[in-house]
Amino acid sequence: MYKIVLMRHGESTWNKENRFTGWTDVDLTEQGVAEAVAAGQLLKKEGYSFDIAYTSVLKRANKTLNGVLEQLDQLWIPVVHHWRLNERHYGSLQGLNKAETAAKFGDDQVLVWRRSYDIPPPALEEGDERLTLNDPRYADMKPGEFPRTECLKDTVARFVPYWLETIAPVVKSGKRVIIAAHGNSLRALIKYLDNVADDEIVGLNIPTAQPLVYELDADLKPIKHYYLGDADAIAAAMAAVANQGKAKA
Ligand SMILES: O=C(O)[C@@H](CO)OP(=O)(O)O
Repeated sequence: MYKIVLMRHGESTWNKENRFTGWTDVDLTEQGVAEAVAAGQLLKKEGYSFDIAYTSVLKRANKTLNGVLEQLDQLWIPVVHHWRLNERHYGSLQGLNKAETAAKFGDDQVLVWRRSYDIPPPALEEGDERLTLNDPRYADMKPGEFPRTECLKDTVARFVPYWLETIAPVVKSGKRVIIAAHGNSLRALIKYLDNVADDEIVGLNIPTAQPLVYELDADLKPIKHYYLGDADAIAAAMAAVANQGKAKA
């Protein structure tokens, strides 16, 4: 049996302002930093430690991971960054307030943009300053790989190959892995691991900085999964994430 830990970043400045974030590289809030520390303390209390960590190239996930590893006194372990773990690209919604967008286009349309499996938000236009093609962190991308927008299906298509080719063999080698990523990139991995139906993934919301343990069999098929934190607090945090896309929460 293998065990991996998945974790969404702590609260970011744009989570706090309720803005669509995607590939925008916003920082953690003070609360987000505190959430990372609390997650690290919880993992320590439960006896977790890791051999290697995987994270995105976005600072909210990177700093959350550091906050956790610091509590575990494991800042020294290898940390592998890859854009394939980035948040789902939110296209031209990036930067807009979610509740205001829902007031303008309706809660149902915003739910489609936020949670549908195969309908992407409107794409960024060529020349939009949010299309940060020359950012050095994306220098290894092949032409055409930089997304203009993504639905969850697109995020599955770019994250799952990385899981299969890079992370899964490391898990199978017996290394203890933590993945610090984002709400929708983790939904993409969970959809694949648990084989969640396209219409059921709409209801899955991931709370910030709550360690989610997956126990996997010899073929890396999930045996069970569970959050380490308080169940009521996690249920409330999941409901709060779901409500962020409503005109009136
Ligand atoms: O804005 C985003 O990038 C994501 C995660 O914060 O939001 P949502 O939960 O609306 O998909």
